[in-house]
Amino acid sequence: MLNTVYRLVAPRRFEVAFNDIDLNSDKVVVRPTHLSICHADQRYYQGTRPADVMAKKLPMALIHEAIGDVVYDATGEFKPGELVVMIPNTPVEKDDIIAENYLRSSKFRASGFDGFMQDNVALDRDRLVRLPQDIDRTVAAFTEIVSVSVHALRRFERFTHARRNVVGIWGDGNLGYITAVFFRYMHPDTKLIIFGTNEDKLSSFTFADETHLVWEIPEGLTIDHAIECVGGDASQKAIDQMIDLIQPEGTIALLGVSEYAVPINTRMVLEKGLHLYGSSRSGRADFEKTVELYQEYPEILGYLSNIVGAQVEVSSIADMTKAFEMDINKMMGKTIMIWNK
Ligand SMILES: NC(=O)C1=CN([C@@H]2O[C@H](COP(=O)(O)OP(=O)(O)OC[C@H]3O[C@@H](n4cnc5c(N)ncnc54)[C@H](OP(=O)(O)O)[C@@H]3O)[C@@H](O)[C@H]2O)C=CC1
Ligand SMILES: O=C(CO)[C@H](O)[C@H](O)COP(=O)(O)O
Ligand SMILES: [Zn+2]
Repeated sequence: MLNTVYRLVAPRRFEVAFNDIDLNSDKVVVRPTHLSICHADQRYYQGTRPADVMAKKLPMALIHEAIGDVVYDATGEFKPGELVVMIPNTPVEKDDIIAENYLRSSKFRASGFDGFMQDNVALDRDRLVRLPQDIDRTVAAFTEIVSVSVHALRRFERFTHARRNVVGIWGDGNLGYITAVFFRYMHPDTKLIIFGTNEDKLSSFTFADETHLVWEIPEGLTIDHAIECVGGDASQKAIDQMIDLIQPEGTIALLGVSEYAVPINTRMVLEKGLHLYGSSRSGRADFEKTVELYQEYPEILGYLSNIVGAQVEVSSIADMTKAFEMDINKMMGKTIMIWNK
């Protein structure tokens, strides 16, 4: 089956390419319907990654957050028309200790190989998780970033000590918001404080106990554990502040991606006996848990709908460019491409 792929070939330039999908293989063919743009896509689209990385990765189809309808499964396990979320992480080995998203051998769509900007996507069957057929597709489109938060919170359960009276989340953007929503449901009794840089954005965290601008922290405020959802050049300031406000023996989860190494106040990490852990991407178990939580707490979908941003109908390369440009200029929210391909 001839398939069309829309690859980024240079910053801000998409081009059409073709590949062949073998219908006799064990793969399931999915037609994407709703795609959502991540910061990582923007770093490639705008060419803000180092030149050697760009040269190594491009040309490549972007987007690792997407849902779609099954169009073909030779085995009949998936029926045509079933709604699924596609898992971008693609492991090639199993390990008893190391999760699939941390195996150095795993490939990740729109980072190591083609993402979901295609007319059809052929995936291994374990890379699909069924979604409720009637789910709001504009929300379900960004299930992947939601599963990243769920993954991080599962690690939080593993790595934090039992005193979880006060937890701080740094970052008033999309990842901070999603992580905070799920944290609220998973830890209803913990005091949840959001630290950000914009009052308008902070006002959307209605379910948090407190929100603070990072330059207006009340005297004496402390936290037991911290989660960083900032990334980029601001990471250093955020991590510094976390180290200042955290109680000894607390944990700091690092989720924000930075292009360059971030200096960290290791003297205070040592003196306070802190635990810093990274949390990146997600695997099948996290997607399954996310869909389970959507069903257990349907109100979560309502909270997530607050960050649905621009919805762009896409049927041409010009529309793709329009969606990415609109995404750059947004204040907050996920830009959704409605994939009319
Ligand atoms: N670990 C993983 O697997 C994943 C990581 N990410 C990464 O997470 C990061 C955040 O993503 P996303 O939420 O989409 O991005 P956003 O830009 O929406 O969010 C970051 C937010 O942090 C705010 N901010 C800036 N400085 C500080 C500070 N010192 N303290 C607290 N908040 C601050 C920003 O404000 P302002 O805009 O005003 O600067 C912005 O609102 C990115 O680096 C992204 O690549 C994303 C998905 C998955
Ligand atoms: O967004 C992400 C997961 O949802 C990660 O930040 C992304 O996978 C990082 O990829 P890259 O190394 O290509 O920047
Ligand atoms: Zn992402």
